Amino acid sequence: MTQLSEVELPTPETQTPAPSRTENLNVSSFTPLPTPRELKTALPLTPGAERTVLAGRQAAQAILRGEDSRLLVVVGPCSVHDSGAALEYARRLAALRERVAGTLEVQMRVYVDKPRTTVGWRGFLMDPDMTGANDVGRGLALTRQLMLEVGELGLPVATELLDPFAPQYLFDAVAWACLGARTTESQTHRVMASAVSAPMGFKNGTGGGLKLAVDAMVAAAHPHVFFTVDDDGRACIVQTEGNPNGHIILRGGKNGPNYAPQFVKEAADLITAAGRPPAVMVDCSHANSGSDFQRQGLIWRDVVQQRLGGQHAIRGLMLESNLEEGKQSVPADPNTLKHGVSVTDACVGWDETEALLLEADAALRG
Ligand SMILES: O=C[C@H](O)[C@H](O)COP(=O)(O)O
Ligand SMILES: C=C(OP(=O)(O)O)C(=O)O
Repeated sequence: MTQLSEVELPTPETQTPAPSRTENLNVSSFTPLPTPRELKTALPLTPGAERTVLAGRQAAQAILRGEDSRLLVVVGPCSVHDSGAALEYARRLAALRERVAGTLEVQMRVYVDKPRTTVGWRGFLMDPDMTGANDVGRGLALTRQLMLEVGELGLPVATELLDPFAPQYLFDAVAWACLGARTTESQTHRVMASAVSAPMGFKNGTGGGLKLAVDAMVAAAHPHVFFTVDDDGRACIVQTEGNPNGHIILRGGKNGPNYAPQFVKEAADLITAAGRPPAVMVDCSHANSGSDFQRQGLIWRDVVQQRLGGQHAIRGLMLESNLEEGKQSVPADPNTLKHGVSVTDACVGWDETEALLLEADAALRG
């Protein structure tokens, strides 16, 4: 595996915009990035990571289409902020994945690009040093390296699609992706999703709106054109063919949780009416747990029971989990961060994660 220290990428030169009376009035600087090709040449997709991506996508697709009766489990930190801790977590999860592979297809949340309700740390991709320096070039390289290393462990990478050009740098290493609650209704994101090679989840909106997630899935399944950059960083128009492997994620909303049987049925009916296979994942965190990590286990167990009770539209579960439970604030000095504790939403710890996956495996086997 190439180490980041060996990677030679062009040093960006920050430019101040030329004076103008009509443009860049609110812009202080432009900093060029390496092109997607430069990053992928420095950190190529390794054969092991490629095998993991292909197998992970194939397994997720088969589950979503109902051809594989296992559950797709997307589990891991709310956000990555330390690639060492993320890899430690990935090694544990890769071993656990093997133990539960008869009933669960386990993929790891490698979430590096965080949507914020207002403002806050934007994630490892945008600000890898957590200093406000926003060294996005370094964030891209460190993220790509982490995704390759997770893939090398045989553990498929799952992530959120947020900043429009990030996929060109990273998504060859991604097995599953999603649009989050704050972007599912965005046309920009829906048309980007139509280009993604991996299966994609679409979350209901923060207000709880389910129809907008079904609309997003339908929109993303169609061909579109949109502005982007190619591998050489040239502005271009891409013509897409549509992503047929979409599903819905129930994450709760402003009126409370939506993992109960009537909401799952409502989602399955809406998807069927839209002419798509009724594939639903339940997110045990966010508005389903009321952001209380201690409730995630209750929701996990409830959803496993619904599936055992015959609700076959349930194809997956999402769990926010880290090495240690709870959360911490982003400190002024990143050296004082506690190891393995979330800096965004509170997560269940490793012991509970392992117990929940083993318990679901035993129940689904039974
Ligand atoms: O998943 C993480 C958060 O819920 C999401 O990024 C929003 O976070 P915020 O409300 O703290 O900004
Ligand atoms: C931001 C996330 O979730 P949501 O979009 O549901 O808030 C997430 O899963 O990290």
